[in-house]
Amino acid sequence: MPLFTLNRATLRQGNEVVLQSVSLAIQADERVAILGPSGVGKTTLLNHLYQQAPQQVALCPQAQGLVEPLSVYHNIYMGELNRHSSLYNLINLLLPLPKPRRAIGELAASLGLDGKLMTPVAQLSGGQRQRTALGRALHQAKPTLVADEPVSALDPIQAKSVLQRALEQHQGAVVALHDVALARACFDRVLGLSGGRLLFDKPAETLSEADLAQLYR
Ligand SMILES: Nc1ncnc2c1ncn2[C@@H]1O[C@H](COP(=O)(O)OP(=O)(O)OP(=O)(O)O)[C@@H](O)[C@H]1O
Repeated sequence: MPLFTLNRATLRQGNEVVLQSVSLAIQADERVAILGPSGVGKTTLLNHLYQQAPQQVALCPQAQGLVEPLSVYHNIYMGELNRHSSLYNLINLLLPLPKPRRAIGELAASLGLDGKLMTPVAQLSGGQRQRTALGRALHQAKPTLVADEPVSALDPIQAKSVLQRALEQHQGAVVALHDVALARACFDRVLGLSGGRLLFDKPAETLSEADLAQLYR
């Protein structure tokens, strides 16, 4: 059974129809990229997918929702808040315990955030903030990642390695991207959104220049 299913669905933001007649099925082990021009509805679709299986999905939203005065460590730790008692969380947020500190330190290092673990998010660059938000999602240790432009502020080399790091940890993923090369390199399947519709849904290896011209015209 697919993890996510839409059957001629209409997706709205308030009263505005954003996407119409969207039909698709995504299996739990698929890596799916969503491409399309700004404002077309990628976030709207991702949020709809997340709502279908919130228990299985680690969501990395475009509006990162990081807590500015708190450190990288504390923001990533928030990914495991619901696995512990309030008391444990409080103690650990005040005085990081060795076990989570080690685990989060390793995760942060794998995302290239070495040396920033105890830096407040307010003092990070855009790319470091994105990696912190992705770290918080990875720290949830869920089977599926749903991420909204998670590496758009990184340079191309770093974007690819951080995205691959995130994909390796998950059984499946659905990720909105603006970088077509990343979609081709890291994903099995690509959904193209254009003009309020799902324009194409095809294997990444078959994505053609004609598809892209139609998508971004
Ligand atoms: N909270 C909201 N209230 C009303 N309309 C919204 C809201 N969020 C988004 N929209 C509208 O819904 C449409 C789709 O937005 P969405 O954020 O899904 O696009 P997107 O493809 O993710 O864009 P981008 O690539 O710029 O992030 C846009 O026209 C946008 O103006």
